[in-house]
Amino acid sequence: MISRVPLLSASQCDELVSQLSPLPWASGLAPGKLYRQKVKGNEEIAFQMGQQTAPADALMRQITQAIMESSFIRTRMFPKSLVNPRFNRYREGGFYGKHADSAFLGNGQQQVRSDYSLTLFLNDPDDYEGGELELAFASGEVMKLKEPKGTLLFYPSGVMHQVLPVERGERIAFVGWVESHIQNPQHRDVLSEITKLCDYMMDDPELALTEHHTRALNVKHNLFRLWWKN
Ligand SMILES: O=C(O)CCC(=O)C(=O)O
Ligand SMILES: [Fe+2]
Repeated sequence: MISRVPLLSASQCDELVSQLSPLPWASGLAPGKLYRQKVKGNEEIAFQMGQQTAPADALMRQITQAIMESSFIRTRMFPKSLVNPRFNRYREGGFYGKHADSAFLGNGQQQVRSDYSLTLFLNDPDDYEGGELELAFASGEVMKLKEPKGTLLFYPSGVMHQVLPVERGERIAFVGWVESHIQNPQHRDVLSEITKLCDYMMDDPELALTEHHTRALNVKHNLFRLWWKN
């Protein structure tokens, strides 16, 4: 299952892109990992903790904060942490071939499980041809996605995917990975639904804090007790 969240306005995206464009972009190929040439043909600015890419770090922090604070995301994905934020740029010919994201990301103490992969589109589909994010689900379903700027797309990290070659223009995106407090996706859906139910009841003066509502709240809290992992 994928989710789309409008996260940034068009003008916020334009501003971001104008700040990012002049920064030094590195080849997406990590040194010593030339085997990745087979799949990776893009450029990136990764989070460097205050080295020469510090301006990009500040932008990545702002985006990460907006994602972690979004109520849509908090009540559906129960995010614990977002790791390996980076900006990806695909110029003409740029691509990222079919691959599987690693189950564990981050470094040393901060190793986290990737439950969701995310792409925040920073420029519009009209700005480039090709460059679709293609998701190939285990069911056989294939989705080709190109979202308007400012839209954040979440997809399960276990889905094979690729970015098809850009044939004209360039595609700029922010990407990152989220570990959820709730490991099982079905549990996440149940918790999201019961949270919605309790919220609806709270907003209805006839139902708020009735016996029905209180029992629904009890079930909700007990399910969180069962499934929440810090
Ligand atoms: O650029 C994108 O939208 C996805 C990039 C990607 O799949 C990755 O960095 O693992
Ligand atoms: Fe990926």
